[in-house]
Amino acid sequence: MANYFNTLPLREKLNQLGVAEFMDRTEFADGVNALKGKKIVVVGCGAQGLNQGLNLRDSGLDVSYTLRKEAIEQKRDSWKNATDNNFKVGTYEELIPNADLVINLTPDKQHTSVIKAIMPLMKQGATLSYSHGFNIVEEGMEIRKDLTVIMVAPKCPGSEVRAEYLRGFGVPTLIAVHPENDPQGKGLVEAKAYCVGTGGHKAGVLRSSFVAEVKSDLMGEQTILCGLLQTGSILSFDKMVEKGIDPGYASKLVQYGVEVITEALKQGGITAMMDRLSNVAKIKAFEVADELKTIMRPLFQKHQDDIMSGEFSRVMMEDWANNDKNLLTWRAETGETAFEKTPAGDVKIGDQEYFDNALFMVAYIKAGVELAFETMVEAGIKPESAYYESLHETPLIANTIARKKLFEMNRVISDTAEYGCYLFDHACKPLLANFMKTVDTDIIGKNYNDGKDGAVDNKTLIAVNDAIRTHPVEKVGSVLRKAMTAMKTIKTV
Ligand SMILES: NC(=O)C1=CN([C@@H]2O[C@H](COP(=O)(O)OP(=O)(O)OC[C@H]3O[C@@H](n4cnc5c(N)ncnc54)[C@H](OP(=O)(O)O)[C@@H]3O)[C@@H](O)[C@H]2O)C=CC1
Ligand SMILES: CC(=O)[C@](C)(O)C(=O)O
Ligand SMILES: [Mg+2]
Ligand SMILES: [Mg+2]
Repeated sequence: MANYFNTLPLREKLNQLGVAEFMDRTEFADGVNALKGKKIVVVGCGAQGLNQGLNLRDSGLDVSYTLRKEAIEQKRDSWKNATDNNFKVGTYEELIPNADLVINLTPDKQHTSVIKAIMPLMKQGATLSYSHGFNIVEEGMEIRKDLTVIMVAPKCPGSEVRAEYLRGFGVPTLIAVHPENDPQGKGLVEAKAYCVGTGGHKAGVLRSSFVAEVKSDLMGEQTILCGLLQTGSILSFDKMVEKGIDPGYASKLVQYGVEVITEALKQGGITAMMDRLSNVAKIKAFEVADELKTIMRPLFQKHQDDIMSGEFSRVMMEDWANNDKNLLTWRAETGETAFEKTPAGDVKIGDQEYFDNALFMVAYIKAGVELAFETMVEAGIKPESAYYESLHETPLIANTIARKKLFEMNRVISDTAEYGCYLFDHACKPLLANFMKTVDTDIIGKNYNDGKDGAVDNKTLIAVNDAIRTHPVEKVGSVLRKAMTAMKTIKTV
């Protein structure tokens, strides 16, 4: 098998990379009907598998799980996830032959072996679905020509796919039909019904492509969503402790601050997040973010370049072949960081304090969201896709950090995302080393407004506000958020 993207002529590369059409809510008027009464069999019951299956069943669909034999025999967590939630569970041989829709939600590294095992069992004309394009695009997996191949990719960790559904909302989702596998022309209808079943149509859906999804998803997760949130959390905590701030306070400010700060981002974009700062703090955060963007831009571009060329996938698949040696080593190292090992202190931190005392966090989040968006768009990814992947998903990842720090984030996201997160973190920390020497507690740990009279230069403030509001991510974001009429405010600490 060869990287599918790299086999395409440039014209077709750009064509498939550029598919990202926002779908009007009326396009989902038929709800789940196209899949009503159909046998839906999910392969794997992990972060996406369990949570998507719960949503699909609650939406009135017939869902069961097929697990590898050892998972059933050993009653592994996946078996417990499915049976504790009263789903029917069976082996591939028992369930795949009667399935109308097989949803592959196993880890990317297992896709080739899983597809080779289940494809011969799939009935003529059935449909195979993925939630990430890696196997098709990066590995070039070829699927039996009578089968329809679709993708329904939530731009969100599995846990939040369920949490937003239970709030009566959903998560932005990319749907796609593989151009090499749509023999009956039913792919889009089934992908739409599946998307409605997960609740994604309430948050916003892009008709995308396997190429556009994978090249944007890998970039978002490696940089702003997981990589920079990891690097920023660790650097913020270490700086506060180095400067004598109580470790318990520092731990709580970072663990919960990222959720409180990015909740403003989710509701009103970077503008709303920055507006939570005083004028004098906003100008400082703007300046810090600008400096961070200058330092980190080459790293963001390298990640996008390596994703586009297939170099990232090649390097990660070497680790797969080496039994995940690097992934497991880096996971253990992260668990040993002081931030991870210091419990959040039993100290009261008010909502506004998370902004006033963590201006540096606001700054790196602004820098990361804008950089990820800018880098994706300049690489040919459409603004709508880049928005969902950079800005909207950041608070959803932050929710996992608020629950149980980087451990929870790296547990819930895919192994693919986790691997890319560590690659970024290892490169970003040394890149920011000199900058961090200039950082003091005025921008992380203490109230930046202390001792200041709040006066600012009018022209400077006007220019800063204008620059924030006119960034392209704000323009596309204000349009896409208007479609999120069912978005709920989450209760942060
Ligand atoms: N995690 C996330 O939030 C997101 C993930 N995705 C995509 O969703 C897909 C699933 O990812 P995710 O939910 O994170 O995966 P998880 O690692 O959470 O779950 C994987 C599931 O597959 C099973 N599994 C593992 N190895 C094998 C194997 N060799 N054969 C059969 N089953 C196996 C596991 O059960 P057991 O080991 O017990 O057999 C488990 O049930 C991936 O393509 C990912 O890129 C997309 C968006 C977000
Ligand atoms: C949660 C999600 O969208 C990620 C980060 O892309 C993933 O877990 O692969
Ligand atoms: Mg993703
Ligand atoms: Mg991903």
